[in-house]
Amino acid sequence: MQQERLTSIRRDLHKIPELGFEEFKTQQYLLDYIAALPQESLTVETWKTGIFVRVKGENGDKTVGYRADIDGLPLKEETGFPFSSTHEGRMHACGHDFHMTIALGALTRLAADPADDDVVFIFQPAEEGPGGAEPMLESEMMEHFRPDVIFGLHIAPDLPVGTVSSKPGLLFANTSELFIDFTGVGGHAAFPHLTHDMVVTASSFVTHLQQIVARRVDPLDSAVITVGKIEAGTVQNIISQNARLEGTVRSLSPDAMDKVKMEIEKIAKGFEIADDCEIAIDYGSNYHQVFNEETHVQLFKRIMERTPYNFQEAKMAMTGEDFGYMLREIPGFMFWLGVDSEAGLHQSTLKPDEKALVVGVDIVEQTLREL
Ligand SMILES: CC(=O)N[C@@H](CCC[C@H](N)C(=O)O)C(=O)O
Repeated sequence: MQQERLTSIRRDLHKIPELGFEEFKTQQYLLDYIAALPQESLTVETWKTGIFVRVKGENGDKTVGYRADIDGLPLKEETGFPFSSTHEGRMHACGHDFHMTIALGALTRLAADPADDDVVFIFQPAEEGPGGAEPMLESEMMEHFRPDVIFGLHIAPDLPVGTVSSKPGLLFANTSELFIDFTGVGGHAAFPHLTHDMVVTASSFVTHLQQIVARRVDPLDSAVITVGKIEAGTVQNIISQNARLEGTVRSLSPDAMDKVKMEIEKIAKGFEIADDCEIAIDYGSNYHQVFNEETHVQLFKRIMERTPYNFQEAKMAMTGEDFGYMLREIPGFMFWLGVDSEAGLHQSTLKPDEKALVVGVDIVEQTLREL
């Protein structure tokens, strides 16, 4: 499929980013596109805002799966692209517009010329949260489309176009969302001694969180705690009785994740006593680590050797991916696809190079045919 056509699909999708389980326009776009393909070998079903597509193989005895995530992020785009997001405060800043376009490109080729094996494309909602992979996997619909082997990709801004990267074993971290609500006593800005100021408590709490990784987690293990959002107060001269922190915890081992959570709770107990307040902790969605199966990564490397593209050994990353749930049940792997962008993932100026679209389609098609 030609660069021009892929670019145009990517730009269409880039304009309409939607949050997890609200991907209605995106789903409709994908369905319309799929409906225009030759239908002889296709079976298409929806699941919530996601889609399953089977391409019947010529004579295969197994099903090979490819998963593309389809949601965007709550971020205001600042790329200056003429095809920027038309949805205020929403952006495809994690490359899911690329992931979907590459899936459509590979699907187009396979619909015209099916592989030996059956191939299933899974367009999965809500990767950024609250997590679509796990419920999709458990759905009744999955029973009709369940692949025997599965893979997925993620764009990599720090790799050049034409390079992919993966590794056997642990690729991405365990993750847990983190929501902390503080309730104290508000009041007049001039009489702080009569209040329990939750702006001060929450700010100090953020600083204490940093000590968990620095001083409580084994330095040979690894963890990250990031607070991405702080909310408190109503106006400049009222001491706030509420505050809320929103963040995420990442770890390379389940033990480190348990340790971090236990330490967060200990700190919260201390603050409740010291600052006379109530603290409620909610861990939101938790994602299972992405663990690549050795045999299939080796096979993928050999497939890559027969392409004009480069394979690089990857390092582990603290990114999270609910694709980890699929890999827990179905053998397979995930890889990074180079898109050469100065700005990184989750940045408002992310500009992946569209030349990577054809590369992605070539690699996904070939891997689907040969896995
Ligand atoms: C690839 C990627 O960027 N994934 C997200 C997954 C987010 C999981 C969840 N909402 C959390 O923040 O823990 C990531 O931020 O790594």
